[in-house]
Amino acid sequence: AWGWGLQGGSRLWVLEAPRSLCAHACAQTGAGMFTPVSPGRPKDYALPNASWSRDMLDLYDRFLAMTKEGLWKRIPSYNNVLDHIPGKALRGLPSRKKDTRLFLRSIEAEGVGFEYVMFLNSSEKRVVCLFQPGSYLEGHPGFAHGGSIATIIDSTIGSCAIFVAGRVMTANLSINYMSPVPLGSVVLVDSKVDKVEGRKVFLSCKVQSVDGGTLHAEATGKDRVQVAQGVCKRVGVGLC
Ligand SMILES: CCCCCCCCCCCCCC(=O)SCCNC(=O)CCNC(=O)[C@H](O)C(C)(C)COP(=O)(O)OP(=O)(O)OC[C@H]1O[C@@H](n2cnc3c(N)ncnc32)[C@H](O)[C@@H]1OP(=O)(O)O
Repeated sequence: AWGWGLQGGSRLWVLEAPRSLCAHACAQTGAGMFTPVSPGRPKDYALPNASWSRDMLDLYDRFLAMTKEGLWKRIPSYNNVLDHIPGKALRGLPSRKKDTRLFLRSIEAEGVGFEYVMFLNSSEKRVVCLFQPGSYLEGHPGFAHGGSIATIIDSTIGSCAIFVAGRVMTANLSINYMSPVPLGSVVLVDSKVDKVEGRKVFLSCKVQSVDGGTLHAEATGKDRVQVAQGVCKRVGVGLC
């Protein structure tokens, strides 16, 4: 079920999953689950892989269908923050070190760490993250560690703040945990910017089960826009 194919001119693409799952993804997205392996192109981890559950694939298809209407955009996800920032905006940022990785993408094996994909709705100042916690994120037996939930919340609201206000740092994150998240389940991490006051960005976030029946956590965040040379530096980020 595994194979290599040549697509799009000389680009060599790697089929990332059993053909059946890939057929599913190809049918839905056209882009399918191919990860471009041409040299220098980072791997986009925010694409379906063999570890994604039925719920995760169905939710992904639902949001991907909404991107066709133009309001939502899928945010690609690389294993280093700097790969999200187009060349011209990298000026003034620390140069990339070879051995660093984005914390959420620090486990290369599929399905055991943070399996997630984020979608941005600019007009609603909202980022929704589909998250499937893997077995290496365990806290209490069978449930995701509270720190992994804090991480996915922090990254979702951080991404939301970045798209709305530019480069930010999290100044304050307050989380109420209402119901533990079972490992392997799928939750929706739904964040939005509530207000911006000067360099302060105020956000809120809910972590809910796919059917909306369970509220797992609620959070508020305050991010701080980093000011570069006296001007908020907007960091353009690739979207697709
Ligand atoms: C988008 C696609 C890309 C995707 C990339 C992959 C995803 C990755 C996403 C990344 C996500 C990863 C995210 C991460 O992991 S970020 C990493 C975790 N965060 C940090 O390490 C931040 C550390 N703190 C700082 O750097 C500074 O303290 C900051 C920059 C936050 C503020 O220092 P600054 O010198 O700038 O400001 P100030 O001290 O003059 O204060 C100014 C105002 O702010 C108010 N204030 C300050 N602190 C707090 C507080 N704690 N609660 C409430 N209020 C606070 C303060 O009262 C004052 O208010 P006012 O008097 O003006 O009214």
